[in-house]
Amino acid sequence: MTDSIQKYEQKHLDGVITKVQEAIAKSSKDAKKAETDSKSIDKNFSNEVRINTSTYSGMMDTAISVRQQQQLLSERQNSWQHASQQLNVLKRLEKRPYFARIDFHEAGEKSDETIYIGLGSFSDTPDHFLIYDWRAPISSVYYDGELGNVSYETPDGTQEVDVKLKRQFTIEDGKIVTVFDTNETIGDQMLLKALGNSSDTKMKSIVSTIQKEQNKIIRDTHSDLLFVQGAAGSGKTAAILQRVAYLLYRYRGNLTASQVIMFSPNQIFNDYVDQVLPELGEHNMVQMTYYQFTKRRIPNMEVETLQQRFESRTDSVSKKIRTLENSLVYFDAVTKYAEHLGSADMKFRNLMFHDKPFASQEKIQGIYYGYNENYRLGNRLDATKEALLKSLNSRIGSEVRSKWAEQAVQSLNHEDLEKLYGGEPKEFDDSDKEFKFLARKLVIQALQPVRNAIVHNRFLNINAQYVHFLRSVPHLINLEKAGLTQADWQTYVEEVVASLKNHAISLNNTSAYLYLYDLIVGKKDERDMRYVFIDEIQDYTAFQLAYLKYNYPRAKFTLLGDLNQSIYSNESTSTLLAELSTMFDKEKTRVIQLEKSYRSTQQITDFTKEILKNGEAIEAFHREGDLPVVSVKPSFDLAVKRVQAQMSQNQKDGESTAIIGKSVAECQKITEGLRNQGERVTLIKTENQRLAEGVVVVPSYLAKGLEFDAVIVWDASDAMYHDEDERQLLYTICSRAMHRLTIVATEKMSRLLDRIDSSLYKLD
Ligand SMILES: Nc1ncnc2c1ncn2[C@@H]1O[C@H](COP(=O)(O)OP(=O)(O)OP(=O)(O)O)[C@@H](O)[C@H]1O
Repeated sequence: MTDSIQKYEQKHLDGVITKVQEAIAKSSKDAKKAETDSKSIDKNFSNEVRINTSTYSGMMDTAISVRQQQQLLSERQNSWQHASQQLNVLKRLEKRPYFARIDFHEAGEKSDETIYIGLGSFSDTPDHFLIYDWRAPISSVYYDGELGNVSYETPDGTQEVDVKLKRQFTIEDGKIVTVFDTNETIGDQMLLKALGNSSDTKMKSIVSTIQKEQNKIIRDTHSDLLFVQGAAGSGKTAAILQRVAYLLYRYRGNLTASQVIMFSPNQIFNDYVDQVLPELGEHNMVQMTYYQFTKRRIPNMEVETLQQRFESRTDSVSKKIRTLENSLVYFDAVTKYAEHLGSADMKFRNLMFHDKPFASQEKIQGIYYGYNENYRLGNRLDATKEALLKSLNSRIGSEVRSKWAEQAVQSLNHEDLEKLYGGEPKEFDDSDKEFKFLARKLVIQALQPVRNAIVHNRFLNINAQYVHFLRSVPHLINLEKAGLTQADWQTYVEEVVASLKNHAISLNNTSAYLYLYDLIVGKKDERDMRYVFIDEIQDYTAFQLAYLKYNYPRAKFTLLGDLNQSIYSNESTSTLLAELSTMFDKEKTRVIQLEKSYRSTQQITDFTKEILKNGEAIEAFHREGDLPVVSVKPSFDLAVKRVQAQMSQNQKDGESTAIIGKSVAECQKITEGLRNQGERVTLIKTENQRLAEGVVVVPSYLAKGLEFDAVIVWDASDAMYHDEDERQLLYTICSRAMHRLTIVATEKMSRLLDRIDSSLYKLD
């Protein structure tokens, strides 16, 4: 780029920065003023507010005056919040106001227009924008097209412009470091630079280098289901985080971050991505794992953890049972079973009072089925509760006259009496009235647990109901079609019953259990949630997705995944896509395929995609690095030494290292081996840990979605990986590496690597 352009742009930049600084000065003043104002309102509160409670109109005056002060205070606080938010954006812009410029000509306009694009918009006068937000409609042109005619979407429809120039900047602390013009979508040069950076414990935003395909994902507003299938490292996660920021901008005022929820594979991942939105000036959305989503609703049960799910090796019958439970057929069976409960088979518990049934199961059943068949389950339950509460209220009178109440009143001591009177001395006409007052209070207290049990549905016997559902499955589903016999199923049901007794439940059963419960109580679903994002969709089952859809009926779904990265090899994902397509309206479904992989060097991507049998579609981004190294050592000790040598090499080269093992047990072995040699490493055993600086040892299922400068695959021996269905797991592990990949094995290399051409790696 010529010096004159650089000079010209630096001058322009200086001008913009001066204006931003002026705005900062003004905004700081505004923020200070709003802050002092609200403080002084607070201080003057007692002086200003006239407290007069002697007359009715005096009380009204006081209330109005308090209300006025409160209103003033909240207005000031709002303007203070607004001013300090504004200030934050401006401070960010001061360092790096923008990253791109486009010149274009809009049909019907006399002259060309030039705009600069940055993290937020900035104008010096109301209609004069010096910087456009990257999410503004026109900014799309920068990401979408080459030079020439390009169209872009606005809330009013499609517009077309003739793009004449696209210029990119790297700006650091107010100085232009590089500037170049490009006629490609986003020049490779800038992307190369971004991708060459080291990994971090926190993911970063990608707004200056969003790719065309990713831009489609980010700006989609039409689809009810947006399904993104993308290779490892193709930027699925990056794209959806920018998508959340985009949606919050596009629907500002109508959409808040609390109406957006993201389901992520594990807690470490949540932690990894939690800086992206704040970096973009937005609040984080709600983030949860599926485990957390279910676990919070059944705190008394041990729900199967990620580790248990990953490590459960199953025989062929259990595999078939899992496949069945994961399916939509099973989801429909729960729905059908619940419909049947409208006419029979609801299981209740006695509601007990003083060791006797206040309402027996039979009585409750009578009430429940006393309503006509048009009642839906939820309404039936509500009506039953109402009837039970009514009968509870009418019970108060008879209990007041009971022997136990009389005795209870007589044995009240002074302190108890004080409590019952609520601290205020009471005058009674006669002792009979006083007795009745006290007895009534005592009876209401004594009946409170029954009232709570009614209000909280404790008269439902949900465990027995669930087991009854399981026993009914052979009538609801053709087991033979699932390759199962009645006896297989019965044995399985007995296992579930035994584990429920121990308060333990598998993740599959948890979903069905909760869905059944929701259908029975007519759960008020979370209608407020507008966007649901699910990352690593291949690790979900069709049942879970259907259940999430049932929970968020008004939300639009964005699902991201890579069918090549299904790590739960005991579960089949092949049918997931087919089942998914039946859940959403085809007209409102959009599928986007991302084939280019940005995370890893060309050498690493070329190697890892060969692990898969159908990996041809994955395209490497041209970023050069070393060939992956495969190192097979004859013993554990020598293999540990090899890992050690690699760790110190990586450290010398400034590459942060993750050692990824298959399971926690493998990770423990290598950690111990290394510690015995005096190495310091952090072992990540559970998803509640945080990623630490330095070398980390991580089991495969917790490394999902993450990336590291250098990865050492621990023990890729044949003994460890030999089943065909473990290819995807090995692929997932290897594809975590950005710049360097070392595969260490003991005795014999895994046969899953046999098919890789020897020119794609180095043996040592
Ligand atoms: N347009 C882009 N500009 C700069 N960096 C990008 C871009 N797209 C992706 N990346 C980077 O590539 C890496 C991989 O992206 P990301 O983690 O989003 O991929 P993914 O598809 O979710 O991968 P996986 O399925 O393996 O978890 C990240 O470091 C991300 O910042």
